[in-house]
Amino acid sequence: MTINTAPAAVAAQSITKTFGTEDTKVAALDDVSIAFRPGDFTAIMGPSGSGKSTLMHCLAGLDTVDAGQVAVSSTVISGMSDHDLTLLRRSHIGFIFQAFNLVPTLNARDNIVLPLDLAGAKVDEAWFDQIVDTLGLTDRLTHKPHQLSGGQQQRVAVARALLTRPAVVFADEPTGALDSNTGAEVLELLASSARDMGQTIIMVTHDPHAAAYADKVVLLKDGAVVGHLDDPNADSVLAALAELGE
Ligand SMILES: Nc1ncnc2c1ncn2[C@@H]1O[C@H](COP(=O)(O)OP(=O)(O)OP(=O)(O)O)[C@@H](O)[C@H]1O
Repeated sequence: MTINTAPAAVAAQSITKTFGTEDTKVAALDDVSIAFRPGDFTAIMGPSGSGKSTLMHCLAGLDTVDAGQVAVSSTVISGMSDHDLTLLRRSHIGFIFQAFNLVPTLNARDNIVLPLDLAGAKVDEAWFDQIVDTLGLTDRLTHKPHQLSGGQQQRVAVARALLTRPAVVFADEPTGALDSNTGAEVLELLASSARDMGQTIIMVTHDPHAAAYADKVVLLKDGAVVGHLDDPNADSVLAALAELGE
């Protein structure tokens, strides 16, 4: 089977993921089809256990699907070897996690360029300078993570995710460990990287205020896509979640 992913940065077709066996069986994803267009900033929301993390992991090739297909930049990743998946993730996908995931012994610059170093690729210094300047990190590049605030550490993680110009950035509760002002700054940066740099962003969040920064919200329940919101605001997101029984 092939899927037409031409306009999509990331697409899933009829993906299914089940955990457990027999009586402990849970359908974490139940026939999910979804496409994310280049430059869209999408928030994935839904009740606890609705499948948000599983969907993100399957879309990013961090977990395999039982059935269906996932494509990143028109490349079908379902069925790829671990080696090929690693290479594709390095070149096409950026990650931002709640816990920042910086290497403690490396300074900010070395953390930011790490994916390119691992890939043996050259740093585009002009792009590096632009990102670092936009993120306000220029005078922090020689600092190690423990010498940076939480917000600065997350900005380093955002810079690292953007530097490879990935087809898509996955953000998993990126503001979960930040105070609300710093969180708002990071969300504004994500929104502007979609708006001004055409970066595709897929963010999992529980926070309606965080989701309001996105262009759209995808609602999951019981492993299925049950709704969408365009131009969300915190009130419309809260109302939609309430309807899902959150
Ligand atoms: N490794 C696993 N083994 C067994 N069951 C799992 C595993 N990972 C997820 N599940 C189950 O799959 C379902 C979806 O889980 P998932 O973590 O994707 O939901 P979620 O929407 O991200 O939840 P939360 O908001 O609580 O983080 C849940 O019922 C969960 O218990």
